[in-house]
Amino acid sequence: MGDKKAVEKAAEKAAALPSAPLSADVLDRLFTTVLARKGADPETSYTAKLYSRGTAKIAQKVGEEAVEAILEAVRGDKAALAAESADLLYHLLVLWADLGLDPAEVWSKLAQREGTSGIDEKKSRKA
Ligand SMILES: N=c1c2ncn([C@@H]3O[C@H](COP(=O)(O)OP(=O)(O)OP(=O)(O)O)[C@@H](O)[C@H]3O)c2ncn1[C@@H]1O[C@H](COP(=O)(O)O)[C@@H](O)[C@H]1O
Repeated sequence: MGDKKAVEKAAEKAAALPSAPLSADVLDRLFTTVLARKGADPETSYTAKLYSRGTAKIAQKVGEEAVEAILEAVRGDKAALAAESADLLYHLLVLWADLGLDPAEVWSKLAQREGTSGIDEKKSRKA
């Protein structure tokens, strides 16, 4: 299947999902939720439990979830990869919140890179 067809098929599938999360809106909502968990009770909030364990532990969880996602990708299990990717993104957002990094800074980096090939960007580093 050509790239264009694959992109069109993916867009059709995403549009058919119940809440059609075609944008990063869900990540922004999740970030608002995890920020609001600062100072919450670790007994009732998993996010608050993560904060109470400290930055190094949260970072370790991000690494573990990344490895789990990689393992599912190598196994070729797309459903499991989707679930592990969601775990990974959640833990990454908790890490950003813990460090006071605004997701807008990350979205901005991605926006700045739009239209620049990674190959060209790498060449410009050497120049
Ligand atoms: N998206 C998530 C989310 N994804 C994964 N997880 C939790 O992440 C944990 C991952 O499981 P693990 O076995 O790796 O974690 P663990 O048992 O703590 O492992 P150890 O490090 O202790 O060994 C599970 O408890 C999952 O429920 C999440 N917990 C919360 N959220 C979101 O955060 C919101 C706030 O959650 P609370 O803070 O719990 O209210 C929720 O409404 C969700 O929207």
